[in-house]
Amino acid sequence: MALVAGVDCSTQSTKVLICDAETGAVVRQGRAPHPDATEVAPAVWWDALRSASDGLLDDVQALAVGGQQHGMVTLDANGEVVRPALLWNDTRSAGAATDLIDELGGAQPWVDAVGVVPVASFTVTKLRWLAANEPDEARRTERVVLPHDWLTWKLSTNADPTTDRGDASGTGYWSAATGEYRHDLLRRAFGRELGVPEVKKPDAIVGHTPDGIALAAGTGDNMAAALGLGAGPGDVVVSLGTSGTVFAVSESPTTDPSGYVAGFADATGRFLPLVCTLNAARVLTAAADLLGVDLDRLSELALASTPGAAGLTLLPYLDGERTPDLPDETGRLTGLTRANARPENLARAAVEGMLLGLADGLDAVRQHGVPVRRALLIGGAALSPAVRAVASGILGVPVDVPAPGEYVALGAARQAAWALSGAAEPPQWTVEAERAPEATEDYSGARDRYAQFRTGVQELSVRSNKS
Ligand SMILES: Nc1ncnc2c1ncn2[C@@H]1O[C@H](COP(=O)(O)OP(=O)(O)O)[C@@H](O)[C@H]1O
Ligand SMILES: O=C(CO)[C@@H](O)[C@H](O)COP(=O)(O)O
Repeated sequence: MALVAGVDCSTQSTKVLICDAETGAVVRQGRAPHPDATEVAPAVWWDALRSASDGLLDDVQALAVGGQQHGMVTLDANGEVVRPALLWNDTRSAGAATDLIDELGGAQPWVDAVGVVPVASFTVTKLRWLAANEPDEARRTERVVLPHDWLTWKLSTNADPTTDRGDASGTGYWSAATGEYRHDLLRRAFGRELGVPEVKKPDAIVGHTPDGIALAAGTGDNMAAALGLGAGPGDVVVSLGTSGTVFAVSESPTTDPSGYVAGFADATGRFLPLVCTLNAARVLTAAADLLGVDLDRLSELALASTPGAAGLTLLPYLDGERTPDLPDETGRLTGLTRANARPENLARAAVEGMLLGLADGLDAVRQHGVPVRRALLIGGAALSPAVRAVASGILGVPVDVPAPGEYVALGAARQAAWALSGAAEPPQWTVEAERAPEATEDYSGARDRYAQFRTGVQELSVRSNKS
């Protein structure tokens, strides 16, 4: 049996799966935590990868890394890391995003050029922030790469880092539609040219470890999840990790000048329209902390409430928000009365608030021509019984919950198996899924209240930006 390894270097942890290359069956796995921070020294990921894969890589023939998207890893002339990586959920470059949009004459030129409208998450805005705020570090920077690029390089004997279409499409200086870097936009952001990794083909072997393990190109974590799930036409993935994401594999690139849907590339040569919120699973941990309970009890409490949380609505922007673009916002709770001020309603409002933002995301993806037959619910918070119970009602589509698993790492392993096989398509791996309860309850009132509350907050933000 040939073995392949898939790595997921996500926000909160590194996960490693060792799989049978033919069937995808998981034969062993490991995990190691990351610190809770929005800037992280890449060496921390390297240590986590070594710890999570300790003793697991014997007889492994190929490996790929799926990584959190957009993180800015800066390298000097010797390939040493210049400063800790700024992660996708670091909002300090929000002002740089606004400046870059204004300088190009609005959002449309950006989506035309690279398929995305800059927000603080994207690498291009982090480069502008670095150039403006840390001149010494900026001067030393010769190359910029992404988390999965850096780890793949560090694993290899290669002289230079490489990347893939999926992750490159989240930089803001590579176009999914044309398959080319926009060096002009990178120069605009940073003030001068920087080295960028070569974009390898989806099934490429890009190098080898010193032990001779073949390395596939790797990709961004959402692209890897799509590959791990084998997402096909009609499937929309809803991932509830640190971020909340809604995405689908598409045959054509997406351009959304509202910036709601990002026009990314996938890991197979296709495209991956994607909506991402900054606040998902951690909304539930924050609510559990507030109520002094664990996540299981939070779920029980939420299930003891009713659709609409008896009138309580949570806008869950606890870490600021990216979609909608409200980087300086905070969480806001409305509708609190003496009658509904109960732990179960607060728990329910947290679960619903997290999903209501993603229901908007699902509508946005649908409006861009993506057919929606079912949602596939993955990520840590998909383990919550309350989330599973209300998801279909809030999202308004049938929801399938794949067997609990690490689908980013599985997708990376599938890419490694594909590269190893030399075949035209990835190997056929089957994913078991269970249908979540069909919606019998009406969430239209909750959706309307949420939309009203969100619109009010967006209007307030526009007014305060003007004054
Ligand atoms: N049973 C559960 N209910 C709700 N949330 C959960 C549960 N189990 C894990 N989580 C949450 O899932 C998150 C981790 O999910 P994961 O998809 O691994 O995140 P990431 O990929 O961003 O690192 C954590 O915030 C954790 O609290
Ligand atoms: O920024 C995005 C997508 O555009 C995030 O989805 C990151 O890729 C981090 O993912 P998780 O750690 O939440 O899986």
